[in-house]
Amino acid sequence: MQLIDLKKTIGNKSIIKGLSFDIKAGEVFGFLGPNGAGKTTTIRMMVGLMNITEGDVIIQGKSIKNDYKGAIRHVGAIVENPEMYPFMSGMKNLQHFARMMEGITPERIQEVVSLVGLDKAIHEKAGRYSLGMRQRLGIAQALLHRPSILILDEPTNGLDPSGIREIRKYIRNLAEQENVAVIVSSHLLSEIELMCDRIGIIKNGELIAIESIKSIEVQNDVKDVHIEVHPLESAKDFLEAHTAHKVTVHKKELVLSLTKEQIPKVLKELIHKGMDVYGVRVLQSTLEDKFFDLIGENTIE
Ligand SMILES: Nc1ncnc2c1ncn2[C@@H]1O[C@H](COP(=O)(O)OP(=O)(O)OP(=O)(O)O)[C@@H](O)[C@H]1O
Repeated sequence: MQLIDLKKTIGNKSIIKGLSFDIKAGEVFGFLGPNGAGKTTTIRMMVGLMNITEGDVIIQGKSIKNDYKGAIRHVGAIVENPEMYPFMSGMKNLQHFARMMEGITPERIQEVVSLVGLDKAIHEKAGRYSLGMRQRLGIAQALLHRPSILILDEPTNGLDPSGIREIRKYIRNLAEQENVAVIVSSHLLSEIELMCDRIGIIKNGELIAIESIKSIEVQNDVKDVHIEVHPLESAKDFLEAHTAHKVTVHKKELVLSLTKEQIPKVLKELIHKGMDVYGVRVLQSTLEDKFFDLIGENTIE
């Protein structure tokens, strides 16, 4: 799937300002941004629920604008809450949806049930399912026609931590087993970081970064190091004059961003210069910090 300079204007308000990125088979792509950033609008355009103002979405070589049918048959999506009949069992719900499509065999239904881990509960009424189970039934339904792309808008919304863990497990499974490209949107990094291979961060209708989780982890190797040293100001002046590190003072401690390898070097320099080092604290820099840095806010809710 490819987004090419996708834009949406409503009235005279530019909501999506030209998004371009690719999503590959077998990867889980996180579409992350604060509320109102434009995730749902983008997803609605991606699945043809909303007209595209400018640009295009290409799915398996087909344009959603010019060949809607050809493009959309490769897509499975849950954009709004999946529609379920609470008085029917999970299985009956799936059979019902399967009848509306062509060529879905009972074997395929069984296969999607196993893919989302609902084998045991599939003959119970859907109305008795937990929210997480309902989400998984929705995913099973979206997978029936073997889409190559699965789009899930806020799949972790409202789930408790164990529900999030389960969804994560099944989403990763199906990316790997079915080689599906999965797009999950979220406004909370912590809820999707463990299930995604890459994360695209959107703010005010613009893509401000695409990070592979590995590269975020590598950058995370730089940590804030707090050093309690005497005399403080001379230590700061000395480090600024003799090293390339930016040094600040916080609560009577020096604060530097250092990699693990740099920590003993800096300490040796200070001790060699005759400074007294009383303590060193290393603060973990989290993915969350990175996200805040990128979107330029301290709070995203
Ligand atoms: N029909 C509309 N008319 C005018 N503005 C709209 C319309 N639909 C959405 N918007 C605006 O577009 C922006 C993006 O909304 P969108 O729902 O896509 O954001 P989102 O990232 O999905 O946020 P959320 O997580 O809250 O759903 C918001 O500022 C919203 O107010």
